[in-house]
Amino acid sequence: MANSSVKVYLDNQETPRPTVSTDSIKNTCYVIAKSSKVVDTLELFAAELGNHFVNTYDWVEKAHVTIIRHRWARMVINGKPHTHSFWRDGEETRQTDVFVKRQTNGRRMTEIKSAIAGLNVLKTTGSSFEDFVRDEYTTLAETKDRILSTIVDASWEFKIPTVATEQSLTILGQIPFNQIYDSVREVTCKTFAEDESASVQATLYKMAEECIHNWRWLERVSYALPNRHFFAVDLSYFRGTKNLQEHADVYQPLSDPSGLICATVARAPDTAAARL
Ligand SMILES: O=c1[nH]c(=O)c2[nH]c(=O)[nH]c2[nH]1
Repeated sequence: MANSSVKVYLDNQETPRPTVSTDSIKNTCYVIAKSSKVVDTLELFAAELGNHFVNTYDWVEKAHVTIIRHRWARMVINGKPHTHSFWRDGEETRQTDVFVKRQTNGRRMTEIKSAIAGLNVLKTTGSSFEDFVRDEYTTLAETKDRILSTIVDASWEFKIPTVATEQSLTILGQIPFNQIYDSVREVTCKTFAEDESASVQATLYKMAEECIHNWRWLERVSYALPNRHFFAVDLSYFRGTKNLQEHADVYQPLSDPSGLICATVARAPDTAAARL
């Protein structure tokens, strides 16, 4: 939470703007989680919390709520989904950062950025990397066929109009946040799997562009893709064993260093985003 005045901290005894303790903030999260109708949608629950804090404490100018969801998938036992047992099917998380800001004239501004973090993927073929700059600094060989692996961090930012405070949650309720999350994840995996990748950069652009194209609510989509290298081991020292290029069977995973390829694709100004 952000206050309008540093006096809150310097003069806590006399000021009419006391600190909201983190204890109250934590307890508020529990109480609102209990009554919330939207607790299954990270973005809406975060907006509900953020609006609560800005509504309740009139000296709070802005609330920033972060929610991270871990994966819990239902166990399949004897071929059937189990009624009450789950397992963590991957370290990937779904996240959201929601900023609720008090505006003048009883209006409210909401900024929402959602994300997938730590989605670990690998494909054994369908990836090349050629025609890059070759100069005195280059040691990397061109390749028509390689393993491609990365740990996807993807994020997407929503275009949300500033509205009257009392309309804020209703307006947000029109955005299909869960469907958009499912779709970004699906596009990311499908593009990764199906693209005949010319480079991480080229595949990244296809993913981001399709997400922007699919969802008019999205303003910007960003990816950060570390290049996890698996290089074929040169075994020629051992009786001339062939293990490079089309002969590769034995690969060495390289932990460090590796490139981190990042890009943000934004909607062109003249292509209509959401009109809520
Ligand atoms: O797709 C790639 N992009 C790069 O920029 C790069 N750099 C590198 O060493 N390998 C790769 N692969």
